[in-house]
Amino acid sequence: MKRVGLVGWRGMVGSVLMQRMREENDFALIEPVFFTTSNPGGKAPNFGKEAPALKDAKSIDELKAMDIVITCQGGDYTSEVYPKLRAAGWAGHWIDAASTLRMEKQAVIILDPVNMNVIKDSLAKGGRDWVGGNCTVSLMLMALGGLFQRDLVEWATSMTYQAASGAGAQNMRELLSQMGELNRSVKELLDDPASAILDIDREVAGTMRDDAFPASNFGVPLAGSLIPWIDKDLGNGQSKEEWKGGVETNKILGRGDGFGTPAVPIDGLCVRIGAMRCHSQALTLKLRKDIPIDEIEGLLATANDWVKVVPNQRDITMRDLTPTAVTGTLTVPVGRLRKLAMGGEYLSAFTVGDQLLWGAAEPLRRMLRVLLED
Ligand SMILES: NC(=O)C1=CN([C@@H]2O[C@H](COP(=O)(O)OP(=O)(O)OC[C@H]3O[C@@H](n4cnc5c(N)ncnc54)[C@H](OP(=O)(O)O)[C@@H]3O)[C@@H](O)[C@H]2O)C=CC1
Ligand SMILES: N[C@@H](CC(=O)OP(=O)(O)O)C(=O)O
Repeated sequence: MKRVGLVGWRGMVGSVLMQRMREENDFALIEPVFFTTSNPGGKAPNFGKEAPALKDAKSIDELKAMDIVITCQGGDYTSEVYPKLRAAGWAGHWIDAASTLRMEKQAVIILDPVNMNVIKDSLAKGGRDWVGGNCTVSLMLMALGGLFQRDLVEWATSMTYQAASGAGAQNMRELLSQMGELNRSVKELLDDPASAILDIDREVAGTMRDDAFPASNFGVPLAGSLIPWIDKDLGNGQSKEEWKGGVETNKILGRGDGFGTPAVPIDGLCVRIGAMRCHSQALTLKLRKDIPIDEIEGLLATANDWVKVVPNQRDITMRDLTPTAVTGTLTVPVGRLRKLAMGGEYLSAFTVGDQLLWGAAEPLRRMLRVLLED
């Protein structure tokens, strides 16, 4: 039985990973060893299987004893530990949620329902570094893989509506604090049916602009507002999140630099909105040919077991194509599919996905399964 080191298991992404591993009975197939950066020697969690006391996640000797390491600890941890572990001669498999290694030549961005061929190809060549993709990218490909995998997309833009969870657990809490604060500031006016809506609105705007409004994590209000910038400023007008959309999508698909197939241009704007843990995105796709819409729906619906095509009708769209409907599930709905006024090759699409499941944890546990079955 393979010894699997689990790092970052109590964080937000790690907790979702543990939950999914438990649901899928993954622990029955491995010998789990839990690591920590804060509590070495502490009692290990029990996810249906006994494990030894917590090991020091910075100990190269302890990590070296693992066949596989899965980490959701974060990019700083990866930057510090991964090079030392490899330098110490460790030849095990490293499965990582952080972005640090994604664009390294030897690393594969894992999303097996979309790129099992790329994964298997790398495995056959001795690949050992497996990195989960950016959440927005993975969710877009889970939804639209049916078109990308058949090379039917000439270019695409993605305009995103990203949830608070992508910024971290503290940000989710802050979003709710902001919502509560806004409600509190107008509670009396709201309770009075005779109050004027513009008085309520003025009060809310004043609360949001007040220095005392809780915004230390986001830096600005998100509740009642939005933030049209995610991640670093690359200095060329593009945010790092937007850059990832292009480079990571192509790497997952096995296109662009080093693959011998031209990259598909993908770009857009990434925006943070007040959803909890589902990222949504509106896409415009230029197809390589004018394909009938029912054919497109068929290609999308049959691409994997989790994508669900939502008919482009009002009631079902409002019910099924929202963060409320999707949160906590592995279903990735895609809808608003229609040909745009620009011509028969221009397709619109809207998709929603849970950024902690397919966007973070699920590709990691599925990669573990791929390795265990190899
Ligand atoms: N957040 C997201 O949406 C996504 C994140 N990722 C990547 O996953 C990595 C981890 O992200 P995330 O899960 O959000 O990080 P968290 O901050 O939730 O957890 C990271 C680590 O913080 C330590 N920690 C300290 N205090 C607490 C606490 N009160 N509760 C839980 N853990 C605590 C734990 O380490 P210890 O047990 O050693 O003390 C934990 O493993 C990042 O690299 C990120 O890029 C990837 C995709 C999406
Ligand atoms: N940047 C993403 C979350 C994330 O962690 O992305 P990455 O894994 O690429 O660092 C967001 O804010 O929604």
